[in-house]
Amino acid sequence: MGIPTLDDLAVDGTTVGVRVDINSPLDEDGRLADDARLHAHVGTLQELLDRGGKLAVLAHQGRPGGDEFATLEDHADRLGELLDHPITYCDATFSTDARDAIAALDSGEAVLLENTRFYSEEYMEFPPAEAAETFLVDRLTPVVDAFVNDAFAAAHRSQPSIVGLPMRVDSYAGRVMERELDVLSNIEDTPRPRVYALGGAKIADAFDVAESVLERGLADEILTSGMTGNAFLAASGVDIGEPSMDAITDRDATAVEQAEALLSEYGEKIHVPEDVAVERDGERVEVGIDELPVDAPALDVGSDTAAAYADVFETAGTAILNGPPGVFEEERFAHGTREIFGAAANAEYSIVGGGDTAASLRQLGIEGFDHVSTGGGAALRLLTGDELPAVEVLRE
Ligand SMILES: Nc1ncnc2c1ncn2[C@@H]1O[C@H](COP(=O)(O)OP(=O)(O)O)[C@@H](O)[C@H]1O
Ligand SMILES: O=C(OP(=O)(O)O)[C@H](O)COP(=O)(O)O
Repeated sequence: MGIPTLDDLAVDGTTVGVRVDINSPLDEDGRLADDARLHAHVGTLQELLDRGGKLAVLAHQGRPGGDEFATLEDHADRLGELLDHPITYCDATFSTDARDAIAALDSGEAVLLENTRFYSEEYMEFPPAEAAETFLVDRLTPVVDAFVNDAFAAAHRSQPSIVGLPMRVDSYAGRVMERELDVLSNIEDTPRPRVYALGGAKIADAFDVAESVLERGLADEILTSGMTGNAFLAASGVDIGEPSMDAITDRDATAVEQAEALLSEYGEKIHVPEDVAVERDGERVEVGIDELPVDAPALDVGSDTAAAYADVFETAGTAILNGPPGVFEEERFAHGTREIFGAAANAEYSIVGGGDTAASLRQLGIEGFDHVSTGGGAALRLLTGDELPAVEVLRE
């Protein structure tokens, strides 16, 4: 992989700064609504504790001004439960209190420091050399012996705790980071035919992935669904109706032109829905493309499309999923997601990227994937062949 990992770190008795990504959905009371990202880091933290580390754990939650911008007190309790080992919470990140809490650690103990984004520096993006000169990095550098970055889901952010600390402290990839990079950077080694299911609502991101993997010859088939599929349907010359078109152009004014360009260059590899599902009088109603346009937005693929896509996965070597095929949050529109993702789980090898995509699997109880990424934006960056700032710095 070319970057140092925990195998290269002599942990015992040293103080290790560990950046994790436990940024999670919160419920209306501001409590953790999903602890999947906390679960993901248990292996790295447990290993470092077992090997005698004193851990200063850094993380963010939400964005300043956003609904999910919150303290990490609840996260510390939950992490302690998951690890079966108490984690102290400190309501500071790099002040004297924080540094005292770090200095007081014994081997095999951990403190979770406060949300890094309580400090404005941490919500800005800097080149690594500038990130290395921020207050957070300046104040924490003297109190840690090594730095472990396990925050794959934030690896696309060029922020102080991601790219600044590793400029000043010996740094290593944690186990989550190591596994994510191993899987997502080596797609070309996975079995063929390689089938990408691109759905969801981030149409521009789906186009980026489609273009990149088709150009690089990585994709054998692309199954389009969700709002992305609606855009391809429109690009193939079908009048999908104003509500679906408005939803697309609200997100990306040039979506249909971009889909047309992809279809004209790679049409034989791109599958477009053959039916959709809309809501009528509160019910799911399926509509074939010859019955379009309709005066309601298409919120799922229809049963024929779901069955045809499931068939493609029957013989797939690798399934790569990004973006749910329908509005799975509503049971009426979860059919496509259940059928298509359910079939994808049976492919010889299967990879899932995207926060909502992973959430749809948990919600619908679909299991059996080889790799479910903890990252959304970070996974996309790797799927499109880009380098991640966090990883570049670890390489140096
Ligand atoms: N046909 C559709 N119309 C509108 N929204 C859709 C449609 N299909 C899927 N979605 C929505 O897409 C969202 C997830 O898309 P996206 O953010 O691209 O996924 P991810 O977070 O996995 O990258 C879900 O909330 C789902 O309800
Ligand atoms: O949730 C995250 O990314 P994701 O929404 O791409 O999965 C990461 O914690 C990064 O958070 P950010 O997108 O607020 O920088």
